[in-house]
Parts: sequence; structure tokens; C-alpha cells
Amino acid sequence: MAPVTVKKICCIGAGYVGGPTCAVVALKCPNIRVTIVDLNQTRIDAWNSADYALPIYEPGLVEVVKEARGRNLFFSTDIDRAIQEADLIFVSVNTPTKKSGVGAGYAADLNYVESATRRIAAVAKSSKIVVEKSTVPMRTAESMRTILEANSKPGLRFDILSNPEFLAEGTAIADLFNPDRVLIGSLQTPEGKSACQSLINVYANWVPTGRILTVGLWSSELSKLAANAMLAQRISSINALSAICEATGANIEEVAYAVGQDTRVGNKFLRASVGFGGSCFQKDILNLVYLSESLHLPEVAAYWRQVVTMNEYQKRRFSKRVVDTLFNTITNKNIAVLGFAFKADTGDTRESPAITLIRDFLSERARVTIFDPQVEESQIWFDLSEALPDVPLEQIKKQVTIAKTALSAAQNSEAVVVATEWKEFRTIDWRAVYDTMNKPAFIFDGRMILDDDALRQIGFTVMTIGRGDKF
Ligand SMILES: NC(=O)c1ccc[n+]([C@@H]2O[C@H](COP(=O)([O-])OP(=O)(O)OC[C@H]3O[C@@H](n4cnc5c(N)ncnc54)[C@H](O)[C@@H]3O)[C@@H](O)[C@H]2O)c1
Ligand SMILES: O=c1ccn([C@@H]2O[C@H](COP(=O)(O)OP(=O)(O)O[C@H]3O[C@H](CO)[C@@H](O)[C@H](O)[C@H]3O)[C@@H](O)[C@H]2O)c(=O)[nH]1
Repeated sequence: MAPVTVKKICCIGAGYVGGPTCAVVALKCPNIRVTIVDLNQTRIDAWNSADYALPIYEPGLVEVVKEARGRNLFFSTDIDRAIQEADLIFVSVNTPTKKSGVGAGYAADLNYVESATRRIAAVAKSSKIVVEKSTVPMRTAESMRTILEANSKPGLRFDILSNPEFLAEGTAIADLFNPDRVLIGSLQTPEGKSACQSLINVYANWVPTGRILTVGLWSSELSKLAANAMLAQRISSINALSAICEATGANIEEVAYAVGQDTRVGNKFLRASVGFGGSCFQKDILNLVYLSESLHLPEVAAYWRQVVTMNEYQKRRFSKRVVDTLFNTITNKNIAVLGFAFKADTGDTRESPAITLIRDFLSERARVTIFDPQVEESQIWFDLSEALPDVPLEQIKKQVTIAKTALSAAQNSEAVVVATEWKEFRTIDWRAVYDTMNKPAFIFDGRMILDDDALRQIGFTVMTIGRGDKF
């Protein structure tokens, strides 16, 4: 069976994955017309904005959109038309953890994937290759196929591929330009392999073919969950060791360096922190836990659950250290929190550890001033309201201030807490910060980005994650 030559692509979902991924596909494949669609009109308007005020912040993204938008890249809410015109459809909708019903708190909510699939079935007038880009539980491709076959016009073919995305936020464009690997899962039938080849041909426009891996559908779906679980597991492992370092006087950076020099371990993803955040790690591990339990593998489920438990412990441990150090009470004290995004170089706050820390500080009745270089004020209020559902926003606003600079956030504070590893925090005028703070002035570095010796010379008392200071 000859592979279809893809001429038109539709991407359903214009979020953190669909937007950057398909913008790069358009940039790298000028002969393919790419239309990214979404139900959310505001999001699409932002993608189309004349001043490139895009709905997500990602270094290098504006340049990609500037080059391709209007040429062969389009953003639209006309979902039906984009589906009808496309040969290949990426489904890049959200798959959050279920909040209620069976599997609540663990299983992925597949409602958005199912609606998108049903829309394809309802409006398609020709055969399609449908690609799961969203992170999904295993065998979702089978459900999609059943829905498509049961609801579409007679005579149409739908080949389902799994093509999980491995980009990390903050480096999405670099990751998409130069991926470690592109993974494509398909049925091992002639039709499945032919659909797979069609997608390979799209990526081959810029990805060396040796980095395009092809596997079976179910292995591909599981590999995405496995990759995130193993990355998060490294962070929980190093964070567990950071607690030992703090209690003994060892330094977690030195331990990570020593361990990471073993090429079998490798030196990446071993940075101790106040805890991992982001929309993926926790969600995907919980999804794996749910899968393991459904398969009656309780020991496997418990193993992976511990990665999340350790992450919760790390956040709690850090906020407790702040309270303990500030003479066991932070009531009415001013705490400046630098960073609200879940990592540097993104405005995304989903599952950000900063939110948990601030919630803990507020429940101790501290006053908190927040500064983040990218996160919108409205997002901060939204996240804090979600984190404290029983506290009215007016009350939260009495305890929380949002500052425009790190220096103004620190003014009159007892402590500065670094929650996100923004590079610019390294070059703050720390002497000026010290002069504006109440004394003794404390710094809690939850990201190991500051020069603690230099800060101590200024006069700060410094606590760095993973560094024992008592010995
Ligand atoms: N964020 C990441 O870094 C990342 C990386 C790899 C994989 N993933 C996975 O990719 C998927 C998407 O994640 P995201 O961060 O881009 O989510 P997102 O919430 O930013 O974007 C999803 C978009 O899909 C839209 N949508 C939902 N249902 C729709 C429908 N039926 N029709 C049209 N539009 C619809 C939403 O309005 C939203 O704009 C998830 O499964 C996630 O796990 C995310
Ligand atoms: O050594 C490290 C590395 C990361 N982090 C934290 O871990 C979280 C996740 O970081 P990262 O993985 O860089 O960002 P994500 O955008 O969440 O990307 C992850 O999740 C995506 C969504 O599935 C995958 O596509 C990516 O491959 C995977 O890295 C952030 O809070 C980081 O600060 C650490 O604490 N220590």
C-alpha cells in the first residue's frame, strides 16, 4: 500500500503542544498547509494577533509564527472545515487528571480526546490519518478507531497512529527543531505501516531518519508515560537525597556530580529542587499508577506512586524549613516569593511548586509578595483561588501582593524564597535587596541558583536546598 502524500494537516488543540509543534511542522514543510484549530476563540485570536501577543510564552516561538503564519500556517475556530480538508489530523487536546467519577485523582480525563474524535467522525468526507499527539492511557487508539468506524460515513478509512510529544516547556522550539527522537506507533498491518510512512515523510523534512523510531501502537502509548515517569523518578531520587544532605552536611550538587559522572547514570535531570511541577509529570505518573492498579499490579502501582509522594514531601519539607528557620512562626511576616512559573522560561503555572509553598505560607498567616517575570497577574489570582477554595479571593488579596520587580517584592520582607530557576534571579542586586529587608534577612534558595557565599558576605542568612549548613 503506497503511503499517502500529506498535503494538508489539521491540528486539533492550539495549546502548549499543538501550537508550537504544528507551527514548526509548517515552518519546516512549506509545501504542507497546516491549520491549527481550537474551540477557544480567545486563544485563536491571540495566535492570530497582529502584534504576535501569542497565548503562550516560549523562546523562539514568535519568530517561527512570524515566518509561517499566513504562508502555510493558519489558526482558526472553523474546526469542521479544517478536518474536512486535511489528509492527516493531529489530536493535541488536553488530557488532565480526572476530578470526579471512576479513577478520580488518577485516571486521565479522555473527554476532550473523545469529543475531538467524534467531531472527526461526524464531519469527515474523506479518509484520514488520525494521530494521537496528546498523552493518553494505553489502548486509547483502539477506542478512537471504534468511535470513528461506528460514526463516520460508509467507505471512509481511518488509520490511527500514536506520536507522543517529548518537548519540554521553555525549550519547546529547540526540542522540536532538534528532537532526540520522534516516536511513531502504528498497527503492524500493511495499512498501519503505510500510514506510519506518511508521517515519517512529514518529519523527514527536518529530522534525520535515524532519529525517527517506529514501534507498535501500544508500546508507543506506554513509552510516553514511561519516559515521564523515569524522568520524574530521577528528580524524586535526587530530592530524597537532598533531605539527607541537609541533615548531614553533604552537598547535593556534589553528590549529583559524583553520581552523574557514571555514564550509566548520566548527568542530566539530577538538579535537586523544591519539587517538580508542570502539567505532565504528576498527571502521567498517576495515569501509570491507575493503569497498574487496573491491571492488578499493586506493587507496581505503589512503586510509581512513591515518586509523587516524595515530590509532595519535598514541597512540604521546604515550607516547613522556612517556618522553622524564621523562629517557628511566620504569622504577619513578609515573605517575598521569586518565581511563580513551574520552571524557567515559561509563563505556565500548572502544578507549580510555588503555588503549594504560597498556600502553606498563607495558611501560617504570613503576608506574601510574588514576583515572576512572565506569569500574568490574573493567572496568579486564579491559581491561588484554586489552591485555597475555601478562602474568598478578597481575603487572599489582603495577604498577597504581586510586585513588578524582584527588588520591590523583597522590600520590608523577612525572607526571600526562590521558587523558580529564572536566570535573571542570579543577577539581582542582592546588596540593594538586603538594604530594603528587615533584619535578620533570610534567603531560601529552592533552586540552587544563588551564590550562597557571596550572599552570606552581604549579611544574609542563606538556606539552599540540599546543602547542610549546620555542620
Ligand atoms: N505541555 C507540555 O509540555 C506537553 C508536552 C508533551 C505532551 N503533552 C500532552 O499534550 C496534550 C496537550 O497538552 P497542552 O499542554 O498543549 O494542553 P493545553 O490545555 O495547553 O491545550 C489543549 C487545547 O485543546 C483545546 N481543545 C480541547 N478539546 C477540544 C476539541 N474538542 N476541539 C478543539 N479544541 C479542543 C483546548 O481548548 C486547549 O486550547 C496533553 O495530553 C499533554 O499531556 C503536553
Ligand atoms: O533536574 C531537574 C529537572 C527538572 N526539574 C523540574 O521538573 C519539572 C519539569 O521540568 P521539565 O521536564 O524540564 O519540563 P516539562 O515541560 O514538564 O517537560 C516534561 O514533560 C513533558 C510533557 O509530557 C515532556 O514532553 C518532556 O519530555 C518532559 O521533560 C519542572 O518543575 C522543573 O523545574 C527539577 O526539579 N530538576
